[in-house]
Amino acid sequence: MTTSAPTLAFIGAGNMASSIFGGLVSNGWPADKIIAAEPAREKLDEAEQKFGIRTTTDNAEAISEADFVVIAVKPQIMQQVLKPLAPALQERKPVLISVAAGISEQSLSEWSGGNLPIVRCMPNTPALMQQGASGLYANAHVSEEQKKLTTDIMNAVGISLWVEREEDIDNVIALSGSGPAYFFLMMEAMIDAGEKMGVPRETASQLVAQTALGAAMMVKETGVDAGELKRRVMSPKGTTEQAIFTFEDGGLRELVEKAMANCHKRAQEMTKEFTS
Ligand SMILES: NC(=O)C1=CN([C@@H]2O[C@H](COP(=O)(O)OP(=O)(O)OC[C@H]3O[C@@H](n4cnc5c(N)ncnc54)[C@H](OP(=O)(O)O)[C@@H]3O)[C@@H](O)[C@H]2O)C=CC1
Ligand SMILES: O=C(O)[C@@H]1CCC=N1
Repeated sequence: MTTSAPTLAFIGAGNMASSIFGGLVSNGWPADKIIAAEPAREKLDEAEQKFGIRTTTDNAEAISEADFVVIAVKPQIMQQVLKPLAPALQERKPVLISVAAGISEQSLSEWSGGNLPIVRCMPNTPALMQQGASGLYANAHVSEEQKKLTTDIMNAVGISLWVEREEDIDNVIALSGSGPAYFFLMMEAMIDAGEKMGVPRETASQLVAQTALGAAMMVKETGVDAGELKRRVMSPKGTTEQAIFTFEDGGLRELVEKAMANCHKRAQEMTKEFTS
């Protein structure tokens, strides 16, 4: 990214925000074009030291020079954080990118004073390693140029896909926003089981992480269906099929479907809960 990169302000410098700005800086986004704001000075000091970005405890100050404002606070406090920032947002008119689950474009628009270009973005934490996956939804005030720049920002930390319907953001949450946690759970369970078998935890962790990475790369790079790749590991009457039969008999598929449906349902409940 050149020095003509737009200025990005992050409101909230927690897990998700730091994954994005950390990933951007690691990928060459100029650190002086990123400013993060939040009340906790310690977190800001850490962000400054780790990534060299600018910081402030004053949210409105961060907005005063931003072309894009990424708002990354918990959904529960979005309204109380956003409403006092409406004057600064209306004066500057940046693109407001919300990464919050369960906060509708309508609420974001109302709380920020109306008529702003707003993008709902559903990223995930692997953005920190530039391996994130984001779903993006734009309201009618976002120009094509602003959409392109938003794509540039999110593509700097992984892949991004635009959706036409806002409700699809809830599907993206169930798939990829929350998705890293599903894989972390699986990896944690495998590491625990390996340790119980007597493998040192660090060794089990390295083997599992590399296996997950390799499997993901095969799905991504070969274009071969995941089911077929699975079949290729399952030698007839061999070892793998014993493990796969155990997962299938235990109802893993139904469990995954139920888990994702409950994740999606919670996103919809939150949208109702947090609408003023
Ligand atoms: N974590 C994830 O994997 C993903 C999260 N998201 C979304 O990202 C958002 C943030 O989640 P996450 O990063 O996990 O949560 P965190 O709690 O880690 O981050 C939120 C940050 O906001 C700060 N904050 C609190 N009050 C204010 C304020 N008044 N002004 C500015 N900042 C403030 C918090 O500080 P303090 O801790 O001091 O209160 C905290 O650092 C959520 O809306 C979530 O839905 C989306 C996709 C994935
Ligand atoms: O759990 C959550 O609500 C957030 C949104 C997606 C991932 N983490």
